[in-house]
Amino acid sequence: MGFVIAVDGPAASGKGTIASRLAAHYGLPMLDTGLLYRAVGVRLLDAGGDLDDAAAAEVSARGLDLAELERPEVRTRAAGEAASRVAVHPGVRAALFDLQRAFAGQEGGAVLDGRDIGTVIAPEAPAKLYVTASPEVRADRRWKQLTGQGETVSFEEILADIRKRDERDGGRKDAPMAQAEDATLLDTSEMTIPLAFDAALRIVETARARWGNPKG
Ligand SMILES: Nc1ncnc2c1ncn2[C@@H]1O[C@H](COP(=O)(O)OP(=O)(O)O)[C@@H](O)[C@H]1O
Ligand SMILES: Nc1ccn([C@@H]2O[C@H](COP(=O)(O)OP(=O)(O)O)[C@@H](O)[C@H]2O)c(=O)n1
Repeated sequence: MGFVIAVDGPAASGKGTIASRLAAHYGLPMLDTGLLYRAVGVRLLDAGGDLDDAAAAEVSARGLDLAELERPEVRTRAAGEAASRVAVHPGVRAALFDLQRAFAGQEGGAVLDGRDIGTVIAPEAPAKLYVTASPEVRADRRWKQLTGQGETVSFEEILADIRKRDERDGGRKDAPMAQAEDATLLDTSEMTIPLAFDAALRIVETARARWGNPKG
């Protein structure tokens, strides 16, 4: 495996921001795996399907066209909720596995962000970060992001969403959200974006030195 950076963590912790800055810094391709689950959820809702119907959700995942990741609908509050509901179905996760594995297996390396990158998709990744922040800080960031996109929603509603999503993502049987044993925890609650990126870069540089010199 090339130099793969796995960035996992709960909703609105800032993992996508860190992952895309790391990708730019190292010149690596990046995959936001949350968008895959979001697009599967949106597709299923568009087709009038039920998010709890495992078979229908798997059909939606198998028919996914990557162009659908570009749709603005996948970035909404409703899409985040739909994503976490379809993500509990093992058939959905299986349908999205090969694509994520292939992305991680690119010769030159890659950056992937999600919930199970360090544990399931790329357990052998040489650099792993688990990015977190308090539920209140995450809710504040998500609230600003969604209202900035024109959604009308209260801070309290977003905080409730975040808590429910943490519970569902961490509690599911298949590939629950979890910090890999060899991942470094990065709590960004009190960090600005540049500070969080600097801290992430230091962690990744340490991992890269070890990767480049395994016996050293
Ligand atoms: N350290 C930070 N301080 C303040 N805002 C942040 C920080 N990190 C990310 N954000 C903002 O919070 C929102 C969610 O960040 P994002 O990286 O998309 O989170 P995730 O990928 O974990 O859901 C975005 O609007 C982003 O600009
Ligand atoms: N690797 C991944 C990525 C996302 N997901 C699911 O997809 C949902 C949306 O992921 P996301 O990363 O876009 O969510 P945010 O952190 O941006 O809110 C999560 O709540 C998870 O349920 C997953 O199960 N596995």
